[in-house]
Formats: sequence, C-alpha cells, structure tokens
Amino acid sequence: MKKVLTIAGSDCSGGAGIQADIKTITVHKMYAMSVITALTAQNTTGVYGIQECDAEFVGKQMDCIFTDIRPDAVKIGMVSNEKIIREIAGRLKKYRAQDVVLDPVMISTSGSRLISKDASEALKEELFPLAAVVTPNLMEAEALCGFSVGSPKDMERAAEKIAQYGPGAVLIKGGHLKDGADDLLYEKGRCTWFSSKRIENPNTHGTGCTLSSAIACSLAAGYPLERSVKNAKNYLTGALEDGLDLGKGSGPLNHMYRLSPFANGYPFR
Ligand SMILES: Nc1ncnc2c1ncn2[C@@H]1O[C@H](COP(=O)(O)OP(=O)(O)OP(=O)(O)O)[C@@H](O)[C@H]1O
Ligand SMILES: Cc1ncc(COP(=O)(O)O)c(N)n1
Repeated sequence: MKKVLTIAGSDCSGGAGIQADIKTITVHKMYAMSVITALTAQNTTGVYGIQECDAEFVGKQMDCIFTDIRPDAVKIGMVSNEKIIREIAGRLKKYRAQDVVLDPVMISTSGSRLISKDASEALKEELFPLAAVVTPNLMEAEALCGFSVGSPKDMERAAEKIAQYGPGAVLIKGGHLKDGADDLLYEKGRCTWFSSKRIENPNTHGTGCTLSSAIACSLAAGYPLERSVKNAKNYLTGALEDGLDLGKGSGPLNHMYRLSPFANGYPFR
C-alpha cells in the first residue's frame, strides 16, 4: 500500500485542507497520514477563526511519521507562519522526503488570508526548493511573481519567474480564468497545457487542495509528473462535475463521484 502524507490546516466543514486531502488519498486507495498545522473554524460561507499549531509540535508530528511509516509522497497546504515553515523545511531535509507537492495556500476562496504576510518570503526560500512541483492559483502566482496574471501568456511568464525559486516544476492553475479552466505545467523550460472545459458549478471549495493531493497520489504510484497532473486534473474534474451542492456558500466536491472504478485499486493505469 502506498502512503501519502498531508501537511495542512484542518477545515472543520470538510471541504478543503486536511479533510479534502484525506478523502482524496483514501479514494485513491492509499494510506493517508496528516500533520496538522492549524485548526480553522470555517464553512462554505467563510473562515471565522484560525488557531495555529505550535511550530515545535508540527515538527514532533513529522518526527512521529517519518521515523515509523515513511510516506511515498507529501502534499503541503496551509502553512501560516514562518516558524512552522522553517520547522517543516528542516524535517523534510532531515528525512529526505521525496515527491513533495506544495500548494502555496495564501487566501481562501472566501477571501480570508491563510498565511501571514512575512511568511510568504519563507515559503519561497525554505519550501520551494524542496518541492517537486508548486501549484499556485492565479492570485497566488501574482503574489509570487509581482505582476498581474490574467491570461495564458501571463501564466507562462509567471511560471518561468516562479521556477527561479527552485522547485522542480510549477503548475499554475487556471480555475479563476475568465474562459475555460486550463492549467499550465512549466518543467525544465517546457510549457505543457492541461485543458478542460469550464464547469458551471459555484461549489469549488477545496479544488486546489484536492488537485495537489491527487498529484501526490499519482507521484506515489510512480507516475511521472506530467502524467500525474493529467490524472489529478481528471479526478478533480469528475469530483466537480458531479454537482454536489452542500451548504449556503461555495460548497465542497464529491470525492465519491465514481467510487466503483476505484474498487480494484489505483484506477488510472
Ligand atoms: N469551474 C471550473 N471548471 C473546471 N475546472 C475548474 C473549475 N474551477 C477550478 N477548476 C480546476 O480546479 C483546479 C484548482 O484550480 P483553482 O484555480 O480553483 O485552484 P485554487 O484557487 O487554489 O483552489 P481552491 O478553491 O482550493 O483555493 C484546477 O485544475 C482548475 O483548472
Ligand atoms: C485549511 C484550509 N486549507 C486550504 C484552504 C483553501 O481552500 P479554498 O480556497 O477552496 O477555500 C482552506 N479554505 N482551508
């Protein structure tokens, strides 16, 4: 059984963060482990409170995992302050973690800041060089590269700039584009586009968390990055297309949307 670790914040309403990650990993028939960096009080309408975890305790959780059940891949989501980021980076290096997928979560769909302003620098310096791929959305790409990113051409320019922070690759997600929902993978100077039709569903809470966990699962299964992104995009599209409608705001995805193809193990071969 492949093992995948998520290092992220808890979303008590189950749509994003740790909960979305564990659902994704489990539906991929893999063993999910979690290091919780923060508790959030949130639901489909917004984020109403954040309780950060003590940084040393984040490190302790990582020690417990890496010295016992070693993960085949790691997904990183919400890491809200510099101390937590440094603790995570130190442990990833110490344990030589492989196949790290970093979702640089900055602001929630509902508009709340999930990372402190000064932590963005630490994220770039400490965690980007350890990641096989980083997966910013358009707004995060803007914050990282310092110019506005609203078109496919901008995405290509932004990816090239973000790649300079040292990750293996950059995937800029196009979920917030005006037309379509095309994602751009920039790897070793090469751009590959992953196109999909735009699904008219306002319930997109946790799409980024789900995509990054699904990429980590495919990497854990041994697929190369490009194919892993393709698999993850297919998984995400199915979970969004299913049209689950829960809560009063932007609701969660349906991870059980086609459970039967998963019955015999990893479904994308
Ligand atoms: N309406 C949509 N139709 C089709 N695909 C979408 C749609 N919205 C988002 N996606 C896809 O979902 C994935 C996540 O992209 P998005 O840009 O929404 O990330 P995000 O903003 O980080 O997500 P989150 O909502 O978790 O913060 C991408 O593969 C994107 O193309
Ligand atoms: C704990 C946690 N992690 C990540 C997100 C981002 O997801 P979204 O942008 O869909 O709100 C979130 N809302 N909460």
